[in-house]
Formats: sequence, C-alpha cells, structure tokens
Amino acid sequence: MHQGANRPGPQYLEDLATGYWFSEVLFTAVELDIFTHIERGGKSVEEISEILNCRPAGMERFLQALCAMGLLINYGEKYYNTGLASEYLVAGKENYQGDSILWRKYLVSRWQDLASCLRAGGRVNYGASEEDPAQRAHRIRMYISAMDRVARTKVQEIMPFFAGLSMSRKILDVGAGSGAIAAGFLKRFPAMTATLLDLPEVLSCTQEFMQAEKLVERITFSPTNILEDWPVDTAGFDLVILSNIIHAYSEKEITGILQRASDCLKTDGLLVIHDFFLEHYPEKAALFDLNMFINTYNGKVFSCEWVMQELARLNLYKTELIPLKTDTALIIAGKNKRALARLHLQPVDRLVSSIKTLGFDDVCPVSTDMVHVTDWADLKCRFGCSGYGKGHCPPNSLPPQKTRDLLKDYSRALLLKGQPPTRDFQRRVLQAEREAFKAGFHKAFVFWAGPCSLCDSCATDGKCRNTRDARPSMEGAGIDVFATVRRAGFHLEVLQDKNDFVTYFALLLLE
Ligand SMILES: C[S@@+](CC[C@H](N)C(=O)[O-])C[C@H]1O[C@@H](n2cnc3c(N)ncnc32)[C@H](O)[C@@H]1O
Repeated sequence: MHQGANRPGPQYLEDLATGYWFSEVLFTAVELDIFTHIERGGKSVEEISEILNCRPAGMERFLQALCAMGLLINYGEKYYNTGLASEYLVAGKENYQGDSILWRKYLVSRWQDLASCLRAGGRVNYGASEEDPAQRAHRIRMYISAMDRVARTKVQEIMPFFAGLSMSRKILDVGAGSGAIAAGFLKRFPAMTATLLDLPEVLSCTQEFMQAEKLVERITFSPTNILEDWPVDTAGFDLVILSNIIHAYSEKEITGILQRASDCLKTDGLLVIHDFFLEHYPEKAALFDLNMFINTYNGKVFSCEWVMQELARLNLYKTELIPLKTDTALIIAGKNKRALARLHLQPVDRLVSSIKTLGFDDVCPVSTDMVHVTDWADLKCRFGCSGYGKGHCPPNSLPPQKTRDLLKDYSRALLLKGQPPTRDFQRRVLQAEREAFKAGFHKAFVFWAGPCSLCDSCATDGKCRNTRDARPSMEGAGIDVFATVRRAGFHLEVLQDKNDFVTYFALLLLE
C-alpha cells in the first residue's frame, strides 16, 4: 500500500478506500485460526469448512482471497500455507503474530472516532469509568501479549548490533511490557541480570511471560510509575532500555524519562531507544502518531532530530538513527564515546539513515545482481527522445556493455527514491554520493535519473563545464529502471499522462 502514492489517482484512492478489506480478511482468518488448521496438512474447501463450521460456498471465496493476498496457495483441490503464513500465523510458533493482529482489530472502533478526536483536539473514548477488574485484567493481558509478539521479532533485529560485546552486568528495562526486549539480552548474555519497571498490574503478566522463558531467577520485577522517581541505583546499569516508550508521552514527560535513564547509566553504559521516528518509514510513523492521538492522553511519534537534541542536552554521545528493516529504528547513547564504538553497527545501515535525512522518500540497500542492464534502453534514447546527443545523454553516456562491466566491480548499492524537480533530485543524489565517500566507501559512484539538469544550460561548444558534478542517468547507461526497482520491491508504473506524478530513482554503487 505504501508505494501507492505513485499510482494514477483514482486507483490509488480506491486502494486507500478499500484498505480495510485487507485488514478484515486478515482479522477473520486469524480469529478462525485457519492457518493453524491448514499447517497440519493441506485442506480442501470442504475439509476446512467442516473444521470451522462454515458453509463451503463462502469458504471457497474466502480462501481465494487469502490466496490473492499471498497467505495461502492452491494446489489441485487443496490449500496450503505460504511461507509467510506458516512462519507468522500459526499459533504456538515462535514468531506467531496473531495476538498483535487481533490487538489492531480491537482498536478499529477507536479509529472510527477520528473525526470526533479532531474536533475535540484529542482522545474522546476513555472507556467505562468503572471497568470491571476481570475485564481490565483481560484487556491488559491482550495488550501485553500483542506487545510481546512484536517485541520478540524486533529483538531479533536489535541483537546483531550488540554482537561480540562482552556484557556481563545489569539491565534496566523501563516500561518493560512482557519483558521480551530484556529477555533477548538475557539469553544472549548469560551473566547479565535485569530489573524490569512497569505498572503493578502489568508486572504480574510480565512475570508469567518471563517464567515461560525460564528467566525469572535473573530478573527483579519493580512496580513503578516511570513518570515518577525510579526505585533503582543511580549510575548502576550497563544497559538501559526504552523500547516503544517515548511515543507514549509528550515532550515534557519524555524529557524527564530521558533524564532518569541517563542518571541510571554507568559511565560506560548504553541507553537503547527503540521506537517509531518520523524520519524512518514516514508513512507508518505518521499513521502511528495518529494512533497515539486517538488512543492516548498525549502520546506522539517524535522526530529523531528532537530526541537527538534531548540526548545532547544530557551530554550523551549517540549513534545516528539506526533503521531496522521493519517500521521502527534505534538510537543508542552513552556517557562515553568508547562505549558506542564497541557496537557492531554496519556502515551501510548508518549510511542509509544519514542519506535518508537528505530528503529521499526511501533508501533501499540492494545487491548489484539486482541491477538489470539491457540493450533496448539505448534504442529508446536513440529513437524517440529529443535529448539524444545532448549533455551527458547517450551516446555521451556509458554504453550498456560498459555498465555491465562496471557493475562487476561492485557488490552492493543503494536505490534512492525521490521526486522532481529534477535539478533538486540530482543535487541530493550528489550529496548522497559524497556522504557515502566520506563514510569510507571510496568507490561510491551514482547514476541518477533524467537528463543532466545541474546547470541552466550546457556550454555551446558541447564541452561540459561541470564534469566534477555531472553523472550518467540509470536509463542512459542501459539500466532497465522498471525491472531493477521492481526487483527491489518498489512499485513503479508507466505514466499514463504527462501530468502524472513522477518518481525518480538513483543507483548509488558502494564498495
Ligand atoms: C508499548 S508498551 C512497550 C513494552 C516493551 N517495552 C516493548 O517494547 O515491548 C509500553 C509499556 O510501558 C508501560 N508504561 C506506560 N506508562 C507507564 C508508566 N507511567 N509507568 C510504568 N509503566 C508504564 C506500559 O504498561 C507498557 O508495558
């Protein structure tokens, strides 16, 4: 869905308007636990209808929709789980996401209050003032189970940054939820112990989760309101975790939480902030911010820039924004630069986040094997384009064979996605190439989009006055841009009208 802004108007609007169809099919399939039944062996329409006590006529259409959504496949009479459904939608499996999906369903009715929230300037639905204790306990368990499912997959993405470190002492997990993030560290570093702070009614749930992980002996559960003083040692922790906490409150409260987190850090300790940030996955971050607007008193998604400023005010050193492959990102901070230097941060990850801040819509690492070079691209320039022979367009560009040879010298690249005006895009692309060079990728070289537009006009004698900055375009060098970006998972369609919204891509080769 998030690539859709490039599609012609009405279709994109139709897709937005029917986005809830996708959610409803997924919610229903998870509620019926269809994937768990099918995992035990392929099932026919009749078999699955009988198991779920449904009529075959509707079921066939439902299974067809699940196939279209990539969650089932149909082979002969039988339906089977796809790899995605098998890994994430089968109850009892390590990476099962059903609880977090059903929590999203639970929030659907709140989203229907959006207009009222906008009129009121904040949340309008506060639930029953006297919630039945059993109902409250059930709601908290649903929420913590949902958070647990997400955190378990996130911690798998987070741990590689700590690979090779010898961490042997104390963790403080602030607003720990199920404890899944701290648990990831406890499992990786067997000499560590943890203190988990959360509200008393949540901690009884947390205890059960940690019991199941056989980690309770290494954990102190500390009932605490994290907006007030924390009952823990100042400067006593090697690792302080704030995972999905800063989006829960406003600037004033977060400033206090960051101050207390900093106070708890040992001199060479690390503060890990894991959250949504406006600069990373912007579409999801903006929607998650609305989710906070509707569902909390004052929660919001912050910019990485604001958090960085707060950390600087506390005299902490910090990494760049470290994007995870999914919708959240990390900032890691410490009182001591050497502590940060121990982290295993991939240079490409750091580069991606710094290039994103230059104003690209997306920056995606790809292998150069994915770059598709063709001979027909040159034909399209030679016949059918008024730019042929001008500036750095063909034949003044790289012929396809030269591009193929060049690509053999590189194994990795970044696809940079942006928008017109062409000159602004090309300038940003050049800045990105410089960032890559400064980050140690000495062979960094970029192919941009469109005819070179850096200068107002080309020199009349045909000799470029700006060879320092001019670069070839992807298409002018024989690269099939459509095939290449689609292989990287982007959606790109041929424009139907000259006024349609154009998307530009550049290819930054790294080594
Ligand atoms: C979004 S969950 C994140 C849980 C966990 N850190 C994770 O990443 O999965 C937020 C957690 O913060 C806790 N929390 C929110 N406000 C709190 C407060 N004032 N005092 C203590 N805990 C709080 C909630 O109970 C919940 O467990």
